[in-house]
Amino acid sequence: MASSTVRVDLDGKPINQLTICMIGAGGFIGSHLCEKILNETQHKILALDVYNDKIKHLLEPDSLSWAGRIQFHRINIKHDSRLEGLIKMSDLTINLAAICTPADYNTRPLDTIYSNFVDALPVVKYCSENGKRLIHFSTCEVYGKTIGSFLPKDSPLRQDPAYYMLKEDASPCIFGSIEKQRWSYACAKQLIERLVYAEGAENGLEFTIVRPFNWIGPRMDFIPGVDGPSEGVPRVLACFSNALLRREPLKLVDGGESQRTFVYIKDAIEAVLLMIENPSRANGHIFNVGNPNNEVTVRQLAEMMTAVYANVSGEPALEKPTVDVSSKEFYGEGYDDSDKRIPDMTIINRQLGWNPKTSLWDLLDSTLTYQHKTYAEAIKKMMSQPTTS
Ligand SMILES: NC(=O)c1ccc[n+]([C@@H]2O[C@H](COP(=O)([O-])OP(=O)(O)OC[C@H]3O[C@@H](n4cnc5c(N)ncnc54)[C@H](O)[C@@H]3O)[C@@H](O)[C@H]2O)c1
Ligand SMILES: O=C(O)[C@H]1O[C@H](OP(=O)(O)OP(=O)(O)OC[C@H]2O[C@@H](n3ccc(=O)[nH]c3=O)[C@H](O)[C@@H]2O)[C@H](O)[C@@H](O)[C@@H]1O
Repeated sequence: MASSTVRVDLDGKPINQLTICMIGAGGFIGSHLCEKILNETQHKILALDVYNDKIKHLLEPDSLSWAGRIQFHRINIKHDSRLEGLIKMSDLTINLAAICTPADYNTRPLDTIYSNFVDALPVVKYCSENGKRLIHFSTCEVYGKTIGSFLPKDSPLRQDPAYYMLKEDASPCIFGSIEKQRWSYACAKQLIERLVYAEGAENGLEFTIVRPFNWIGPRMDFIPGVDGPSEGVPRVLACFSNALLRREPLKLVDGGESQRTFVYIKDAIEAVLLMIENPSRANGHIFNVGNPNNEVTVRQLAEMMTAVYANVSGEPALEKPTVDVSSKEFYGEGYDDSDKRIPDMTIINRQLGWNPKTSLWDLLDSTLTYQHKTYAEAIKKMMSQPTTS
C-alpha cells in the first residue's frame, strides 16, 4: 500500500508526485522498480517495453490500490514515434532497455551494440532537448578487467585494493581485443555513458548513471524451455537454477574461477528509489550499486546454490553437482571474462547514504524458494514427457 503520509527526501523536503517514463519496465529490474514505486510512493509510471509478462500482476485488475498510476505502452524504442511524446509528458525518464546477456555479446555483437548504444541515443537526445531528467542504466562491465589481472598470479599486489577495487571516478576501463566480441556490450555502454556525461557538461542535461554489479533475485531472465527458448543461455543465476531444477550438474565456465559480488535486487532497488527522489544528490553522478561483502568465485556460487536448493526442495544434492566446460564450448568464439568485481561504495554512501543489507545465503534462499515454487512443477511435467526423435 502506498503510504498516505507525506514522503520527504534525504534533506527533509517534501517529495512531489512524479510521472516517470520507464523504458524496459517489463524486464527483471523494471518489474521490481515498478512494484516498489507503486507500493511505496504516489508516483505515476509510463511503462514502456515490448513485453509485459513480468509486470502483468501490476497491470490488472483495475481494483488494485495503484490503478491509474501505471500505464503500459507496448513500444519498441528502435522505431516508434511515440517515444518523444512520452518523454515530454514525464518529469523523469529511466532507461533500462538493453540486450544484457553475455551469451549474446559475442554471438550477436551488432544487435548488442545497436541496443546498448544506437537505440539509447534518441532517449538521451529527447531528454536533453526537452530539459528532462534521465537515469540511465549502464553496467559494472564498463570497468572490464582489473589492473591486478595483468600481474603475475603470485604477486602480493593482487591483494592490494588499489589493483582491484572499482571506483567510478578513478578506475580505468580495460577491455580485451576487438576479436573478443564479449566486450561489444561494455564498449557500447561506455560510449553511451560518455555521451550522457557530455550532454550534461555541454548542454546541461540532468543525469544519473547507474552501474549495477550483478543484481539478482526472482524474475531474473528465464528458464530455458519453460518461459524462454530451449536453446537460450540466460545469466548465471538462471543457468544454475535451471540445472538445479532439472537435477543436472551446474556448468562451470573455465573452472568457475572468476569472482563476482552479488546484490539482492530488493536492496539495489532501494538505491534507485533514493536516486529518483533525491535529484539534487544524484544528478551529475555515476553510482556503483553492488554488495562488496557478497564476493564469491563462480565455483563457490555453484556450491552455495546447490546447498541452498537442497534445503529449499528437500531433495539431496547430486553426488557430482558441477561439471567444467570451456568458455568456447559454452559461449562460442569471442568470449572473454571480467576477473573480479568489487564496487567501491564511497560515492553512493556519501551522496545517498545507501548500503546493501542482504547476505548471499539469504538472498539465494529467497530467490531459490521463488524459483522452486514457480518452476519445479513445470519442469517435472516437461521432463516426464517422452522426447520426440
Ligand atoms: N541485472 C543486472 O544485474 C544488471 C547488471 C548490469 C547492468 N544492467 C543493466 O540494467 C538494465 C536492465 O537490466 P535487466 O537485468 O532488467 O534486463 P532485462 O533484459 O530483464 O530487461 C531489459 C528490458 O528492456 C526491454 N527492451 C530491450 N530492448 C527494447 C527496445 N528496443 N524497446 C523496448 N524495450 C526494450 C526488454 O524487453 C526487457 O524487458 C540494462 O540496461 C542492463 O544492461 C543490469
Ligand atoms: O550483472 C551484471 O552486473 C553484469 O554482468 C553480467 O555479466 P556476467 O556477470 O559476466 O554474467 P553472468 O551470466 O551472470 O555470469 C557470471 C559468471 O558465471 C559464469 N557462468 C555463467 C553461466 C554458467 O552456466 N556457468 C558459468 O560458469 C560466467 O562465465 C561468468 O564468469 C552481464 O553482462 C550483465 O547482465 C550485467 O551487465
